[in-house]
Amino acid sequence: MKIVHVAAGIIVRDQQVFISKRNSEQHQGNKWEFPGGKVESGESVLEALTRELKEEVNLDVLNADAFHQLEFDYGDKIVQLDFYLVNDFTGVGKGLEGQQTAWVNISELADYNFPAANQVIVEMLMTQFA
Ligand SMILES: Nc1nc2c([nH]c(=O)n2[C@@H]2O[C@H](COP(=O)(O)OP(=O)(O)OP(=O)(O)O)[C@@H](O)[C@H]2O)c(=O)[nH]1
Ligand SMILES: [Mg+2]
Repeated sequence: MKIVHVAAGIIVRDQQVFISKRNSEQHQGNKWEFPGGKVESGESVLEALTRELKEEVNLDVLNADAFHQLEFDYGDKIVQLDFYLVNDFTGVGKGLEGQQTAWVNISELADYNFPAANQVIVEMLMTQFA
């Protein structure tokens, strides 16, 4: 099975993170996610991240640092997720594709239903930002 390379942004401000909800028809539908999407050919991960965050949630990335990379096999799909910590951005986050979005306290992240691949990230964030 081909591996899909994905860039995802952990958008942080103070003790909060901006998340969005995947649409029901998408892979891992109705789950919360860190906004992002597929890295296209010829694009760097950071370029993909910047493009996706503008397209999906109207944010302009000014600075982002690599946070964690992982591969996950969902059975129907294998993803290589490149998570970046977005620590500087401009704009007001909103769901440009009709998706629900929210600023949530990092301490409450465990209350949100994320795809299985994200569990390790949620744990890392809750530890690091505690
Ligand atoms: N964006 C994002 N995708 C995630 C996360 N966790 C996770 O397993 N994924 C998976 O990674 C893949 C990302 O694809 P995507 O649907 O966001 O891709 P995209 O924005 O380019 O959308 P498109 O396929 O509609 O063009 C999906 O299979 C999704 O289930 C996450 O935190 N953020
Ligand atoms: Mg996406």
